[in-house]
Amino acid sequence: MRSINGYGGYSFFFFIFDIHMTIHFSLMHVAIDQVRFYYVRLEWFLSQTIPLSLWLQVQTLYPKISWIDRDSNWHMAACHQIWLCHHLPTSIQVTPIRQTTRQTPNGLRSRFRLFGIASTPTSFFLPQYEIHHLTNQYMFALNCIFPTCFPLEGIKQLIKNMSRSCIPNCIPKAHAQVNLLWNIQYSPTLSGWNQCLHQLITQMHGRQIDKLVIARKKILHFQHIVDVFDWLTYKPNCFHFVLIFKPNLALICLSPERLYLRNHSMLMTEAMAATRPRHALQDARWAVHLHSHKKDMMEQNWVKLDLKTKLMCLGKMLSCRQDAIFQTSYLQHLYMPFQVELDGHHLMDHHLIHVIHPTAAICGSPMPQAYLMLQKYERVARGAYACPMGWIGSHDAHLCVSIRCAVIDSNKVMIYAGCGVIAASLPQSEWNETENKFVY
Ligand SMILES: C=C(O[C@@H]1C=C(C(=O)O)C=C[C@H]1O)C(=O)O
Repeated sequence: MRSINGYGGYSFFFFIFDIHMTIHFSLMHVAIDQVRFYYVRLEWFLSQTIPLSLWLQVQTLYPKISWIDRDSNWHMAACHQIWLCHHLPTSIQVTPIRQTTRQTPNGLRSRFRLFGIASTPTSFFLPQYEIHHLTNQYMFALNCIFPTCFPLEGIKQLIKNMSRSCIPNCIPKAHAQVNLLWNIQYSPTLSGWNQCLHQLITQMHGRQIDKLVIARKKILHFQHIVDVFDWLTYKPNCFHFVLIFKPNLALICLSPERLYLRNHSMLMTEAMAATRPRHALQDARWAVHLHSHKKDMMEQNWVKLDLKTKLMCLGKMLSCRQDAIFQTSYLQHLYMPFQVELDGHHLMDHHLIHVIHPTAAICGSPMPQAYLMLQKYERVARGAYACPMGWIGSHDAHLCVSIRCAVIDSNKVMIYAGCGVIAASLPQSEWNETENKFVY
């Protein structure tokens, strides 16, 4: 939770008119499936520190999005969509036409990226205004698209109008109001969960299925409308993804799990499973448990097996190391990274997502049976939980899996988490494990 009271917003106004700025310009031709357009991107580095969440908070154009990369901590906040796709694009081609040369300090690179979530419904969009932060660099970017030609006058006008359209009101709303938590509901309830898991575990002893990842939901009812920005916290070693669809409706996610990172034909992904808490004095002991307990190793083995089988069909496995321990600030898991060189005909992200997702880490094993069992045993509609989310470009993409997510809808917050169940599982321990995963 952060306090923004007393923050003056005028600095935002001035940074836009920074007279020392050099604007980097690129013009590209873009073809997404059958749709073609010209794409102009203007970028400039900012000479002062910009709190990105605060910038996002004061914007009035929707949707708003924020993404913090788990490994590099690159942070991008953006608002307003100028192009929207309700399916995963089957082809994205970007051809540069003209661009000014520039140095790119600290890897803040100019790229065409669609941000979004592959859920029901899928939505990937091109934002109009973006702010990027990496180490000590801040960059602002303006995206524009034109259907047929490149109107120079139109671009000039856009730059002129930018302060008005992008920074309409920079003073964040003060909200001193206390928001009382009225009620907490669980879906399913503890007794419903125990009953369901007992039945499932009995089936597992009959060897109908090896592992099933079951989710549950906690619903918090507040007295007043919940402010999304009060719920944004930073946790190391997590992907932070926020998608604000409209005022009072948002999806927030703090996920440790990468679906994949692709750069041309190089793909990196990972198997993650089994969970132990973090504890100042017992961290090492819990980590040893993860490596030595049969139940944990089995949970992770099903995930590795599923992933390896899928990856072998996509290309050549370059590396897969030993299981390591992956730690967030509150939990630790078994983790194994994989690197694959994709065959030339497997380079499209819609295809890769369909092959890799859902993994056994969020569904179960073997896959078709697990998928069917979920319909029978899972008592909660997953919605946007456990979906691929992140960004897709023309030759690169980075997607995480939206576990540990929450949907904020007016005065309700619905938090989702799941756990892998195998024949040796105990319903109460699985309940406790998911309780620890409700990180908000
Ligand atoms: C499904 C979730 O997490 C996954 C399941 C885990 C488990 O079964 O222990 C651990 C990490 C994730 O791969 C979740 O957090 O909702």
